[in-house]
Amino acid sequence: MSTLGNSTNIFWQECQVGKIDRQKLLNQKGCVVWITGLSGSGKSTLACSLSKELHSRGKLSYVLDGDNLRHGLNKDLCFKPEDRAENIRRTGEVAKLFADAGLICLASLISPYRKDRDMCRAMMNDSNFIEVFMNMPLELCEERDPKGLYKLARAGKIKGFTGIDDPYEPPLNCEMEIKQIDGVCPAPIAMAGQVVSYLKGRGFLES
Ligand SMILES: Nc1ncnc2c1ncn2[C@@H]1O[C@H](COP(=O)(O)OS(=O)(=O)O)[C@@H](OP(=O)(O)O)[C@H]1O
Ligand SMILES: Nc1ncnc2c1ncn2[C@@H]1O[C@H](COP(=O)(O)OP(=O)(O)O)[C@@H](O)[C@H]1O
Repeated sequence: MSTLGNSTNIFWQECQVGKIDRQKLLNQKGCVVWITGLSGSGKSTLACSLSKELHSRGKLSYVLDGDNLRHGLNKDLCFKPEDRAENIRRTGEVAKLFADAGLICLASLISPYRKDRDMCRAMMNDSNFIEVFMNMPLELCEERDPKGLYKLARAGKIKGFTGIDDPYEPPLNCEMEIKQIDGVCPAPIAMAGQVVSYLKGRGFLES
């Protein structure tokens, strides 16, 4: 994919200190952990728990949460498909910068459309993009409904709500899937533990 946009006569500026140098400093490898799933599936819970686990191991991470980004960077966007696509594109670009800075970037967004997630993956080195699917049943998410949004969507007071009257397209080839075991959702610390083990196994927790 071309990285050229609408600007002309622009040149890439290299610096003497690069990603490898920053990674050495931090003793870790920059990457993006992209957490996708329905509203209420536990994306933010996993991101926060994972950030805490990494912090306790001396690893630098940063959470980009969909809800939070919509208070600033993405405050001009709503939930129509083209706005969701732009939301994911911008967040992907920011996540890519954080990974280039050497951080373990934890992006937690519904990111319901496969093509938008795949576009993010294509933006960066494929091996630095770890897609984690919160594979929780809609019934569980709806039962949790911490913000009361499913109730409003069922009552027709919110239109285009993911899982109700807007689609969620599950990943076909993600790196990790977090799901219930015997009908029980793993505790936040256990979910985070699964991702930490994965990152460790892939060598991201050393430079
Ligand atoms: N129509 C509709 N559909 C889905 N979600 C909605 C909608 N309207 C508001 N919300 C709230 O917005 C949060 C999702 O924002 P995201 O930026 O992650 O969404 S997306 O990736 O652009 O689809 C989402 O937060 P989470 O519950 O944390 O997922 C909701 O609280
Ligand atoms: N592993 C879990 N075990 C029990 N409750 C959870 C777990 N993960 C999330 N929850 C609860 O489910 C609700 C939705 O979680 P949240 O992280 O806000 O989801 P999302 O970010 O996907 O909308 C919250 O009330 C949270 O405390």
